[in-house]
Amino acid sequence: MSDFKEISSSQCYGGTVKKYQHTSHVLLGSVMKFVVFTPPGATVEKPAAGVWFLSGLTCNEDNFITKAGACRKASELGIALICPDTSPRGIKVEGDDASWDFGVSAGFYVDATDPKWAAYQMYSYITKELTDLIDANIKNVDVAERTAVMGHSMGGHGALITALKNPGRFKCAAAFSPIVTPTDVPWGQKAFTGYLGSIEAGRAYDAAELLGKYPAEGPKLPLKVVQGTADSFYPSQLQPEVFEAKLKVAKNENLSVEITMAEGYDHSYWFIQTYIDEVLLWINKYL
Ligand SMILES: N[C@@H](CCC(=O)N[C@@H](CSC=O)C(=O)NCC(=O)O)C(=O)O
Repeated sequence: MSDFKEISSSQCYGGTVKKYQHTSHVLLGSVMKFVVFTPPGATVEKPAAGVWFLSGLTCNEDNFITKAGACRKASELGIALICPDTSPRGIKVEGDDASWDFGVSAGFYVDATDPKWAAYQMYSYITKELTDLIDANIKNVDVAERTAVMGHSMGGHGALITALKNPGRFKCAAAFSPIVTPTDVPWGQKAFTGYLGSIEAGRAYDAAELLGKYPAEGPKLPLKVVQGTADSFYPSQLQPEVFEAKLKVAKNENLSVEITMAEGYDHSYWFIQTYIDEVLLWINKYL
């Protein structure tokens, strides 16, 4: 029996920000929290489009909703924002807090195959378990038809791979400073070696690699990337130019990417706060 429950609710721009908690089966008993902003006017008969935001390293379900200033534009556009956590919680794996870029709050949106990290099934958690939970319990939010995915950094990687691995599932995907070539950069190499046993195994979760695997027969998937030029992780971990080059090589007319280089912006939520309206307006065109 599900222990899904609402644990807080606050009004915001005429809508509501609610936090929920449940025990996850796929994350082996982790006690997970997530936040949903529902815009005014969303009903069971007329649910709001559900837009996911996958957060980055060191984050939980709160970072985006409290720091990005997204609710005002989401309220105007009638968009629901779904903010999951970034790793299993409430369970202990030895060494899971040894570093900030692996383990707790660094689940990397993969399904771990190393038995030690068996609870780290964040790809299945987001794409199946949490989607089904929201579909069944939060009926004024649409996660089946009018849905899109966005994210930041590790979560930008999560957003891109989730959309590229599930053609037709999302109307579009947007990413702030995403890790687009994880098999070629230190954050991804560390995560894939730990969770999957090798960097090679990570190719199945590498957005730049997945561009070449997207079906030629469609459906169309518009992508947007926004990258700050003063980001301390650019270009050592974040390589939008490589992503753009790989898209050209893929020659798939169903894929397109719009890359915005944000002059002088860093990796922080100040950057996200500055560009969130532009990104939500872009997403809304496809919903
Ligand atoms: N170790 C530092 C930096 C951590 C950091 O910048 N985290 C980003 C995501 S990085 C890629 O996934 C972030 O979103 N942090 C949360 C925030 O609210 O800014 C540190 O611990 O600060």
